[in-house]
Amino acid sequence: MSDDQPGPRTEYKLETDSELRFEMENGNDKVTVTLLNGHAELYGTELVMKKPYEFGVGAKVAIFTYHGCTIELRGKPDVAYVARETPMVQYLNCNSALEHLRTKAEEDDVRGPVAMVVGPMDVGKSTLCRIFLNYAVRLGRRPIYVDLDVGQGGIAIPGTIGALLVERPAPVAEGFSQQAPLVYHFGHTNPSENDVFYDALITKLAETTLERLQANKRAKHSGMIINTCGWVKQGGYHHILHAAKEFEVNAIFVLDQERLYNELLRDVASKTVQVVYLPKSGGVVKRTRSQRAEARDNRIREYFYGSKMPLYPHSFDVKFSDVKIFKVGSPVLPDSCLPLGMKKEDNFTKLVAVQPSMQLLHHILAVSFAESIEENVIQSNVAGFICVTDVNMEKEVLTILSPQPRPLPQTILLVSDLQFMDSH
Ligand SMILES: Nc1ncnc2c1ncn2[C@@H]1O[C@H](COP(=O)(O)OP(=O)(O)OP(=O)(O)O)[C@@H](O)[C@H]1O
Repeated sequence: MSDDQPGPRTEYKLETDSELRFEMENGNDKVTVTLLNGHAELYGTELVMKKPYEFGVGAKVAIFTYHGCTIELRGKPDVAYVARETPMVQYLNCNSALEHLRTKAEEDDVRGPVAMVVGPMDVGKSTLCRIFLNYAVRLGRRPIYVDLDVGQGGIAIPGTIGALLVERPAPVAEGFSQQAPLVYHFGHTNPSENDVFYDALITKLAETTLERLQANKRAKHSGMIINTCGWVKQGGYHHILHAAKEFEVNAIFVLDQERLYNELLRDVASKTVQVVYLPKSGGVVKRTRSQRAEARDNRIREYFYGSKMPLYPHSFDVKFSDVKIFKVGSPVLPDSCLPLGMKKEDNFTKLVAVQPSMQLLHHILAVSFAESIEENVIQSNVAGFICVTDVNMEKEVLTILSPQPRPLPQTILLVSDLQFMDSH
């Protein structure tokens, strides 16, 4: 029990199909939650009876129960209340439909459902993906999670897209285990910064993950859950259509926007693609621009320093001459200035050499798996990320922060727009 935990203690008795929501906005406060009786889950992960779970600043949490429970909350969250209106039963029904398709896929030994979650910003897309994935693994499935949201970078860091085989439910206070994810560098937090490159990465990620599904029987029958960006108009809508086509999706769950739902019914729905409208949960909280920026920063800090389990990154020098630094995309030239045979779009996916300079300071660099520039560097996945913490132009060395000790595993580095101030 949590008697040794500081802070006021409140007990909540939850009825069938209700949830306890709380938010932690300020300071270094911590809240501890303990399930005292009944059954409860956090975004699809079951809580263990009598085990205290700790949540820190920034947490926005909903503990849901299908059959009723008692929860003890220790500490002072900014808000805490019980909500009886939640869309969880609808989400559960959608999961049952996916499970039905998985069983059918297993019987026929074909690919299981590829489901995509779409909707505007702050409607709970990532949370719904997490719920679907947790329910799937609790039923013994091994789905692939694909995250196309470059704004948050749920699988690696912001500015990337990636995929991950999910083998166990996400721990209550963290995301899914990050072992060997497949990650591609985009370098911006908004697809509109380079639509052509973003589409090219979606195509590549779809090709690779669909291949991987075929290689692993359990994953093949389990299918995929795809999270998307909150940009759903104009170019954003085009990217949704592109992803639906490339990943050969069978189901699209549209959260909270009838307009988007109707557009997808018109443009994508068919015998093989179901489009389903779902309401958002009243608990999903809108984030301000600065909260989003802070969340991004935290995500990068976590990459280098860990969250629950502290990580100890390394700092070392790299000679300018030992690495080749590039960015993707060059300024667009008018048609008349393009070399013969080159299309305007090619500029967006062109590899442009970057000379080391002070401008690299604090930037994140992706370490590409490509061994030479003869390879398709822009569509190669990445081994990891480093951050430039110092540039010495005289000695011609970069000081970098790296999750691994020297030497760097590869020498081709791709510059990201993202910056990180290492204040440790
Ligand atoms: N039922 C709920 N009660 C309380 N908080 C919730 C609930 N569902 C989700 N949240 C919280 O709301 C926040 C936003 O949810 P989420 O990240 O899933 O939205 P999103 O649509 O994926 O956002 P984005 O626009 O960044 O893609 C998260 O911090 C999440 O923990």
